[in-house]
Amino acid sequence: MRIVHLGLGAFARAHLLWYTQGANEAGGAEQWGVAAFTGRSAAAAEPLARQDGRYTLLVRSPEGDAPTTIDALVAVHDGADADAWREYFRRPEVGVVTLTVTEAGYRRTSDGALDRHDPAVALDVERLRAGGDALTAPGRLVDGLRARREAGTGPIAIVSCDNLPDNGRVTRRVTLDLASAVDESLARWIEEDVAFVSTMVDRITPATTDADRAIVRKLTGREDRSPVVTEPFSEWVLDGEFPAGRPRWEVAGAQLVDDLEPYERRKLWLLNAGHSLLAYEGLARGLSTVAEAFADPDCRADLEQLWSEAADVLTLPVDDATAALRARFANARIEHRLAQIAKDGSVKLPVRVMAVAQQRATAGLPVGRAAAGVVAAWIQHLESVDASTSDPGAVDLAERLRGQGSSTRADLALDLVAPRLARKDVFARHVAEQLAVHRPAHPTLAGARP
Ligand SMILES: NC(=O)c1ccc[n+]([C@@H]2O[C@H](COP(=O)([O-])OP(=O)(O)OC[C@H]3O[C@@H](n4cnc5c(N)ncnc54)[C@H](O)[C@@H]3O)[C@@H](O)[C@H]2O)c1
Ligand SMILES: O=P(O)(O)OC[C@@H](O)[C@@H](O)[C@H](O)[C@H](O)CO
Repeated sequence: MRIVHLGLGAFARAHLLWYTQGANEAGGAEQWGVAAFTGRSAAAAEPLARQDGRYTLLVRSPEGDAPTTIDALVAVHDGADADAWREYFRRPEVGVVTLTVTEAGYRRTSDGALDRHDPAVALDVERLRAGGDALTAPGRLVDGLRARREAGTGPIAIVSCDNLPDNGRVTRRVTLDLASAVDESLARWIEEDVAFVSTMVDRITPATTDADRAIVRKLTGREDRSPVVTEPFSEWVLDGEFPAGRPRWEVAGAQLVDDLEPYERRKLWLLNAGHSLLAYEGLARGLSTVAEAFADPDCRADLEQLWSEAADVLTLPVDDATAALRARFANARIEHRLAQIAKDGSVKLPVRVMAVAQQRATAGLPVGRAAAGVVAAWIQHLESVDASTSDPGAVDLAERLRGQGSSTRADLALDLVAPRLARKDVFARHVAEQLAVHRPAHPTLAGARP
């Protein structure tokens, strides 16, 4: 066991574990096992632990399903098991810590610092100062790294696999901010001895359904309570140092690069921005999945326009990527729920959509109308759901939107997702125009304002 993972969701099992298994299969004596901890609840750990971590990965193409057994997951823990967490960090053979804790899991403010006003963060500072257990992902990293430093077992690499630009730098910043609040000397050790690796991750992996479990039973003849369904496409691009070694993920197709930014921009600005557009515009039309929204002519036209706005400011070629995305989004056998993608828009839109608008403004291009359409659709979505569960970062915004007209709603929303956007006034006008024009067709949005 040489990798510790935090956030045992579907994606880590379709991506990190799949690449690690591929490296192990080609690696001879060099084997890397993963010990994974759930992010928030024990629920995901229990069924997997009962299967000794072994599960079926079902690769779903338009033509059919191909099952593979993944056995690189060698230990599964409830995330609350802080003793086990610290114990792994103390081991010299553990060289890599990976994370999939969602964008919101990094607990940062819009300028990238750790959000010290977040009650869970404040509690972590108190608990860690008193030697207690941490609640948040940054808190757990600080706790684990403190155990490693005290054990004297040397440098280690932290690898974020969440959809955030320069996610290694993001992870480093929140970890150091929290460590400094707990113990300055620990923060200095982290600065010196801990490597933070940035990665671009890509593989569309929806939440597993009961129907998927039944298909796995039929295909394999085995009862698997934790299978994962994913698409055939997969990409992983990494940039950073691994002072205590790493699996040879490149033999399974990963790329090690010196400049990650062009890759992550292309992926976030085409795929993830496209997903967010389809989620908000598709849900407003009463649609449920990415494939359904992609088949809707209006959503499709807006998506193509969004891609064209992004392409103007991307440096890598986009034609192959958009061609692949058209096929990936059209794969109706992958039932990727729009409601899942729509969550936490306040944290996702800045990096997926607003970053493109900013880049266009910087390049002297008109800020995007399709991007403004996504923001308008997000505002209307927020007005139709319970923000406390679907987008905790936007609860305050959702309250302030009530009773306001289009221009004020546009301004309020942009204050949250793009406070420093160049030519924000022009963008806000586009958002307000679309809020005024588009009335959501779906009945659950009947209460939304014109
Ligand atoms: N599913 C995909 O297609 C996909 C593709 C690329 C990247 N990702 C990245 O992986 C993340 C997880 O996706 P998933 O499909 O595994 O989702 P999931 O719902 O299956 O799992 C989410 C995981 O994150 C943990 N988590 C959630 N909120 C947290 C928080 N505030 N603090 C700590 N842990 C938290 C959960 O406990 C769980 O382990 C995404 O948010 C994204 O950043 C997902
Ligand atoms: O997983 P999230 O919540 O960050 O975003 C939802 C999707 O856009 C995302 O999961 C994509 O499917 C994924 O990034 C594809 O690689």
